Amino acid sequence: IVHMAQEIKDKSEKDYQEVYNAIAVKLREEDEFDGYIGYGPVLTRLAWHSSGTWDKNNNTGGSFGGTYQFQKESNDPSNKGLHNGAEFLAPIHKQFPWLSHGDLYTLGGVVAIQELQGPVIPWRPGRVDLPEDMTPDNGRLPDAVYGADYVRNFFKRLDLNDQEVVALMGAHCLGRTHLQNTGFDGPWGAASNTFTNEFFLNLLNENWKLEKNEAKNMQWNSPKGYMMLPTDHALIEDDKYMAYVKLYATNNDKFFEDFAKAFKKLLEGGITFPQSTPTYRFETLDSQGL
Ligand code: HEM
Ligand SMILES: CCN(CC)c1nc(N)c2ccccc2n1
Repeated sequence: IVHMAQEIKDKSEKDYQEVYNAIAVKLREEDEFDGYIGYGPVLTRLAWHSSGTWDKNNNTGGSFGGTYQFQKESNDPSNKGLHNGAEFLAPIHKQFPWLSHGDLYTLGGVVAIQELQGPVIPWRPGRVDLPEDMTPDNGRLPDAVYGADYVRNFFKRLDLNDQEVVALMGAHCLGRTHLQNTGFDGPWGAASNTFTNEFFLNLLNENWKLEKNEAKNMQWNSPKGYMMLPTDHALIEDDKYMAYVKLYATNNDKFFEDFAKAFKKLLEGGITFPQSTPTYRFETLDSQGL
C-alpha cells in the first residue's frame, strides 16, 4: 500500500497557522482539565497513538487515514482516556472541515508540544481520511509491563532506533498515568505540563523501588512521589538506552533537537509526501505576541 499525501493547493501557511492558533488558544483557555494539567499531555498521546498503529512491513495503520475517528480504533483498550483529546479537537474539526482527521490528530500533538515550551516540530499536511474498513486491528500499541528487549523490538515495527526511542520516551515528562485508564498511577503531587528533560533526570537521580500498585501492576516509585512504568525504567536497565538517557539528562538542546526529529518521523510513518508539499514550522502564541 502507498499512502500518497494530497497536495493542498488552496491552503497557505497562514491557513494552517490559523488552525494552530485555534487549537493553542483553546488549550490555553481550558486549563482546568485533569486537575489543572490541561489538554497538552492527552493531545500529545493522541497524536502518538494515532501514528503508533503503523506497521512498516505492510504499510498499514499510521496517522494517514485518520482512522482513530472510528470506534474500532478509539475503543481499543490501549486508547482509554484519549477520547478527552478527541472531544477537545472536535470543535476544531467543525471550524476547519477541510482539515483531514489525520492532519487534525497529528497537528494537535504539534501544538501541544510547542505550547508546552517544547521544540518546534516541523509538520506536513496532506493526510487523507480512509474508510472505516481500513481501520487497523486493536493491539498494535505497546504494553507498559515489559523490559528493554520488548521496547526495542516493538519500535522496530515503527522503524525507530534506540536513540529515537529514548528521545520519544522523554514525552513522559508530560501528564500522568491514570489508574482507571491503564492500571498505573502517579506521579503524585504536581504532574507536569511543561516540556523538559525532567524524565531523564528523574530516571538517573531518583531512588526507584519496584512496587505492586493498587491495580496489582508492578511499577517503580520514588520517595519523592515520582513513578516510572516498567518500560520507562527499562531505559536505565539497558546499556545502549542508558547512554542516550545520560545524553539527554545532560544536554537539553540535544534532547529537544532529537525529540523534534523523532516525533516528526513518528507522525509521518508510512506517508509519501509529494516533493511540492511544504514543511511548516509554526509560531507559538507567545512568539506571535498573542
Ligand atoms: C513503550 C512505549 C510506551 C508505553 C508503554 C507508554 C505507556 C503509557 C501509559 C501506560 C500512560 C498512562 C496513560 C493513562 O493512564 O492515562 C502513558 C501516558 C502518556 N504517554 Fe506514553 N507510553 C509509551 C510511549 C510514549 C510515546 C512515544 C509518547 C509520545 C512521544 C508518549 C506520550 C505520553 C503522554 C504525553 C502521556 C500522558 C497522557 C496524559 O497525561 O493523559 N508515550 N503512556
Ligand atoms: C517526569 C515525571 N512525570 C511527570 C511529572 C511522569 N513520569 C512518568 N514516568 C510518566 C509515565 C507515563 C506518563 C506520564 C509520566 N509522567
